[in-house]
Amino acid sequence: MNQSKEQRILNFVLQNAVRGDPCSVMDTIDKYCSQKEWAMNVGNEKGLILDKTVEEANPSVALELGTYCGYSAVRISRLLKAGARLLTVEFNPEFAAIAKQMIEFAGVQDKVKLLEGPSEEIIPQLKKKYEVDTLDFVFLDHWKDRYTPDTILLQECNLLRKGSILLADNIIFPGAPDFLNYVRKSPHFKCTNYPSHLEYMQVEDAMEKAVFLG
Ligand SMILES: O=C(NCCCCCn1ccc2cnccc21)c1cc(-c2ccc(F)cc2)cc(O)c1O
Ligand SMILES: [Mg+2]
Repeated sequence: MNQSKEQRILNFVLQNAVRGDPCSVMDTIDKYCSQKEWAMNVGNEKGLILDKTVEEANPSVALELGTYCGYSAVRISRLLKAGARLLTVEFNPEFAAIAKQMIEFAGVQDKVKLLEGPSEEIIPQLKKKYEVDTLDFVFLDHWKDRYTPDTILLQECNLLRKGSILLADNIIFPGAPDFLNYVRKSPHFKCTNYPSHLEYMQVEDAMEKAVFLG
């Protein structure tokens, strides 16, 4: 059975990155995906916007929707303070298995909990099953047509508090037009746009930050 691209990315990391060094894992993934095979990791350019937003939020509890190979889970969790945690949701079991190994190799497994399943099932379980009170930071990087319904679901489940920071990837490419409309029109969010480029490409993309106002 020939390997998947995601397995090739993981193998390249296992053979070339430094175990226990998150930056080395991120750099190695970026190297592979810019030189050998494109993949939908947030990448280093948008990754710097992600870093700044995580540092601004300084979250005790963070949620990521769309784990993929674990690149942004490693990126986010390396910045978390002692005792803080990242819950990351992945729908695809193959991707989840890759991400689990990536997260462990990077040495951030104690800060990260990988949840397998669709966001619309997992979000309503966060309070009771995963002992979440409210979320300080949410990174949206899953199905682009789920950004809006899941933002609404987070509010309905009382998972946001005044100052919770949402950051959404791919606002331009592949695009999340209904999400942009929703948060920019809503009186409950203060939005900021961060122009950037699609990972590993010279194609325009952007991230949108939406701070919940309560
Ligand atoms: O589609 C993207 N990501 C989502 C992947 C699927 C998520 C599935 N999933 C995961 C958790 C989860 C929970 N609940 C429900 C579903 C869930 C994506 C695509 C591109 C892209 C693709 C082609 C191209 F030509 C240019 C750009 C670039 C990106 O940065 C992306 O993020
Ligand atoms: Mg993305």
